Amino acid sequence: MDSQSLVDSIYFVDFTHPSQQENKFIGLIPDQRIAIVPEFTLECGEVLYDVPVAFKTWGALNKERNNCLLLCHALSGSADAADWWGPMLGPGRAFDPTHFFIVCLNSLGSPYGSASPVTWNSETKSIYGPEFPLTTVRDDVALHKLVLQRLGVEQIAMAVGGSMGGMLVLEWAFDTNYVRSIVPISTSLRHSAWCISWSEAQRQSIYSDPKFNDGFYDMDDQPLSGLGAARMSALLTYRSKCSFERRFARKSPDYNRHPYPDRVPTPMTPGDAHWVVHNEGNGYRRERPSRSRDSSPESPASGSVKASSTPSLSQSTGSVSGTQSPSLRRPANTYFSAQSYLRYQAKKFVGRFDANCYISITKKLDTHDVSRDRGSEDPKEVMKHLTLPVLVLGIESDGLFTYDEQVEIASCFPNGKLETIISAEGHDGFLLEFTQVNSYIQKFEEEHLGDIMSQKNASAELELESLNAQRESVFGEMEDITSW
Ligand SMILES: CC(=O)SCCNC(=O)CCNC(=O)[C@H](O)C(C)(C)COP(=O)(O)OP(=O)(O)OC[C@H]1O[C@@H](n2cnc3c(N)ncnc32)[C@H](O)[C@@H]1OP(=O)(O)O
Ligand SMILES: N[C@@H](CCO)C(=O)O
Repeated sequence: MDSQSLVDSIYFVDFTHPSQQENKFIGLIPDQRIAIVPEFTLECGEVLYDVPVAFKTWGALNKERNNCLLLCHALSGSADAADWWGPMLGPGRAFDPTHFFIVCLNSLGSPYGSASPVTWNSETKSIYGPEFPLTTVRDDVALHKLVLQRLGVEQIAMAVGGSMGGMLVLEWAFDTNYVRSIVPISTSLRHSAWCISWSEAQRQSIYSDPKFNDGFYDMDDQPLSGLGAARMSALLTYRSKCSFERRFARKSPDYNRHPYPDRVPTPMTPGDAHWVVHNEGNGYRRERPSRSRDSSPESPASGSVKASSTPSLSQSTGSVSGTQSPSLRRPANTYFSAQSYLRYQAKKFVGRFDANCYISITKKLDTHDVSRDRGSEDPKEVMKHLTLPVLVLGIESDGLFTYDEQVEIASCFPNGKLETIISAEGHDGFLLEFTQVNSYIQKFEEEHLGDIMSQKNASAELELESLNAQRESVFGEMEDITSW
């Protein structure tokens, strides 16, 4: 099928489409549409059929069909940009639907609607699971372009995205006739050894969960411990030491909201008590295994300590007390606010993400390299003809996609400019420092997209009213950090 016929054959459905029949995450993203691309060949050579691509739009195309503002999401994001960049979306803001036709498309491998391990494979009559093929950032861009063309977009005025979204934005820049300007944020020209290593460590957490079963896990009994551990270490790379110190230091958590272990056996012996402290936080332990040396008339004969509703644990310090050993009466605290935060974040994440999808997307990130198969390993060489206006935003406290990498990105584009987001939060600063990101992008629009900014589509204001309505975020909101 030629390219135009393929574009013409794309049709639109909603979340009830058969591709989503086993996807329990699809309901998390409200009001999105799904484009079905009849056929798509991935870089790895695999041909996918009836490929779902989830997307959302705000505003309308102008008559020149050149006012598309493309938003590209990060690793665990979705097409619902209002959920993660909401404060920048609306009239008078950087992503203004009265000027732009704003589109956000979900990446392959994500659980939020586009083809992924949790979507249906009509050939095998089951979800893809671990048999979902490797997809790349370039696959996302090529597939998303088909959908944009089907939507009538003749030119992307500006493509904006952070982290993985920034990788898509950089790849879009190579489509010189289709893309007018880009804003890559906290991203890289190629996934660094550092980032690849973090991805590897996170995947190993998932692989080592016994429930993972090489990816053929029961969707109703998933490898949550492994996925949760992966998110914990990822989250640490998204923030900074300074942010954690300022927020948590050595504080204890609020026990009413985050009680010390929810399944605590009543310690019977010093050994039991030590075991409790040792295993606290271990997602697998339910009962104490049998240990013959602890079997005595005073301790449980089988060695198995059952959960109790009245644990002998200090609710104010999270430490064990009230056992036979005097040395355990005033032990040091072993339960900190920073831990409860990580555990809470892990729990929240496993409720909204899938382990195979996590592996799929992190492998996609690992493939990212703008120089791959472009005739030179030097990005400056392969990018020297990309003369479009480029605004790069970087965060000095970002330990994952470092500020130096942002300097390098800007230097590779003949018309690249670098601005700094001031934030102590680290990498996630691009999702948290709305005011700064908003104002840099607005300035860039005024400088480079004056023709579009001078047009106004008044009807888009009506559509936007719903955006201002109260809504619950899937991903959570940055909250008042002083309350912890
Ligand atoms: C798309 C992109 O390009 S990125 C995509 C956008 N990202 C996504 O879409 C998903 C990624 N999202 C995120 O990474 C995050 O949601 C961010 C960065 C946007 C914000 O992070 P959040 O987790 O919402 O904020 P924060 O770190 O402040 O955590 C707040 C939560 O931790 C809880 N918490 C805070 N301290 C503690 C503690 N000591 N113990 C337990 N829980 C705690 C709060 O109660 C709050 O809970 P809630 O989410 O149920 O309200
Ligand atoms: N916190 C973001 C950052 C990834 O770059 C996410 O989870 O998508």
